[in-house]
Amino acid sequence: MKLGFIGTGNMAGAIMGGVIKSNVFKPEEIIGADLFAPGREKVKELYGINVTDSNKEVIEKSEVVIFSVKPQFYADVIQEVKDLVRPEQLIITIAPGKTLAWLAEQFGKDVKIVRTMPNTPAMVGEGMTAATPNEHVTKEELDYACKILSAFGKVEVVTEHMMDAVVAVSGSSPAYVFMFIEAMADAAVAEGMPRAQAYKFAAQAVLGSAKMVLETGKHPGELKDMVCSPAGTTIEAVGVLEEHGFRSAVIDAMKACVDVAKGM
Ligand SMILES: NC(=O)C1=CN([C@@H]2O[C@H](COP(=O)(O)OP(=O)(O)OC[C@H]3O[C@@H](n4cnc5c(N)ncnc54)[C@H](O)[C@@H]3O)[C@@H](O)[C@H]2O)C=CC1
Ligand SMILES: O=C(O)[C@@H]1CCC=N1
Repeated sequence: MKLGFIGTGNMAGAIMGGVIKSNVFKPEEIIGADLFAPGREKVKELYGINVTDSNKEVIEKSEVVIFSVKPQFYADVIQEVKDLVRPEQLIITIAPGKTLAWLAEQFGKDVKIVRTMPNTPAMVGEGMTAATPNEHVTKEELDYACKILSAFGKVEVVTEHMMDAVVAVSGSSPAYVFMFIEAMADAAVAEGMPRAQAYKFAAQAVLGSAKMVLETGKHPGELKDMVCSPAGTTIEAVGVLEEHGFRSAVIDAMKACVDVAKGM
């Protein structure tokens, strides 16, 4: 087995979907363990991967293992499997706040670890993942980890101190973007647009705007100015957003996110 998951919940499912869709791994090369039987059965049915109730079996059978349980379960899971982790095996972590130093202490031996922070757009091949290796990971192994991670979106290797910012700006941010899309759709529905059509218009506007930032290289403020006609509709909307503290709401929300990540 090439790729193993401990925990087969939302983020693991998104990664499975991404790596299978991009043909980096075949379903039969993937194994996932979960305590919760319906969770295992769901990914087996959706992706055709192998499943088990044994975390130890995943460690024994996989080359690369993604630890995809909630941060509060990391210590127990590491305690359970650490003796079986092999020197050549690559461990990928995806939990906020779980530093390489903390992980090293938990394993209590030399283990190759790449700490990452992915996000759920991995499910559609548009993930954004940050990765930071520990001192036991070679350049070739980091390249291999990045190849896996880039199967479901973009990857950047960052220094570890950036990881808390990454949680706020890409790990958690899909949730804020979904709220923004939902709110815009609500307003369009209030004007009489059918709900499904409203989601399509709002989501495509977000997708197109994101692409403009990535592809034009222009400052987001300049792109905003291009939309705002003098005495037009948009500048009125921008004024109301500022009045309601749109920017500071986003900044404060992300500070709260970082604070929680640091405490994990
Ligand atoms: N959901 C997201 O958007 C993102 C999540 N993450 C991180 O990914 C990790 C997983 O998060 P989610 O997938 O959202 O959570 P989830 O709750 O959907 O999945 C976790 C799974 O682990 C299973 N589990 C719990 N204890 C276990 C154990 N001892 N052994 C085996 N399986 C066990 C649960 O039954 C559950 O299916 C977390 O550390 C989270 O912070 C990172 C980036 C984004
Ligand atoms: O909400 C959480 O804690 C996880 C980490 C990033 C996204 N979801």
